Amino acid sequence: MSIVLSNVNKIYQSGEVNVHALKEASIEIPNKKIVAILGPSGSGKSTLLNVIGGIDRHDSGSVQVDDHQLDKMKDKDLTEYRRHSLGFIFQQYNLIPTLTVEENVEVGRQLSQNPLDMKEILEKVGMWDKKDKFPHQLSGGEQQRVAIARALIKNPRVLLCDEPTGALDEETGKNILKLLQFVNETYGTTVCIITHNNGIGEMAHKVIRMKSGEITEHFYNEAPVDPEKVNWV
Ligand SMILES: Nc1ncnc2c1ncn2[C@@H]1O[C@H](COP(=O)(O)OP(=O)(O)OP(=O)(O)O)[C@@H](O)[C@H]1O
Repeated sequence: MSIVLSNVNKIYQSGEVNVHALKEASIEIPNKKIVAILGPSGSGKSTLLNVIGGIDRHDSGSVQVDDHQLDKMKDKDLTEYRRHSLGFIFQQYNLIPTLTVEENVEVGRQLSQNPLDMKEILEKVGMWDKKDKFPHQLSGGEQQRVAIARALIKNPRVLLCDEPTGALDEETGKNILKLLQFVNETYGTTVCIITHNNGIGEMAHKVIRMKSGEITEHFYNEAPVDPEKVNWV
């Protein structure tokens, strides 16, 4: 699934002040690639992800997803798009504390018309042995693996990841990046990672840099490195 933004603007009204969170943003998220969106705090990364993810509506410009234009979609169609085409991963894993690993992933499975197999997914993320544990019995890295499994079991075309390693130490964070790379290679899922960590750009196929709501740079990486070799910052 390729996503193309053309001259996208998003303005938040915050009291008397208008915050221009996206300014004429034009960019392509290529199909089946890993894309890193980098930029300082407040540069508009989450806004970009929310617009792509159909969570927030932009004010002008167009967002084309394959043959569909998001700005022309009705709310119901946008919900379908979010539910069936996308998987979301956040810094805070957002697992349900009273459900086991398997039950948390089942929540994702229930949302999909075309889910993948529970055992296959839990094995792929290395959590099959812990399927009956509760979130509080797991490390941060393990909880993020469960969150990835929950997103992945829906068989999404795109994984949208907002600071997926933000709460993890370097070693655990790199293992999560490896898992995201494995998902991209195994399922052909487009993976979009937004992060403050510039090093993560080194493993991506494409890097997008943002500043003050603008896309200031974008380029393809000729030789993406193994996540283990990323310069962690
Ligand atoms: N719902 C909102 N209402 C008002 N202003 C908002 C809202 N969401 C974001 N903003 C503002 O829009 C700008 C871009 O925010 P955004 O969260 O997209 O940046 P970011 O690059 O993701 O930052 P961070 O890395 O800190 O998460 C900021 O100035 C922010 O304060």
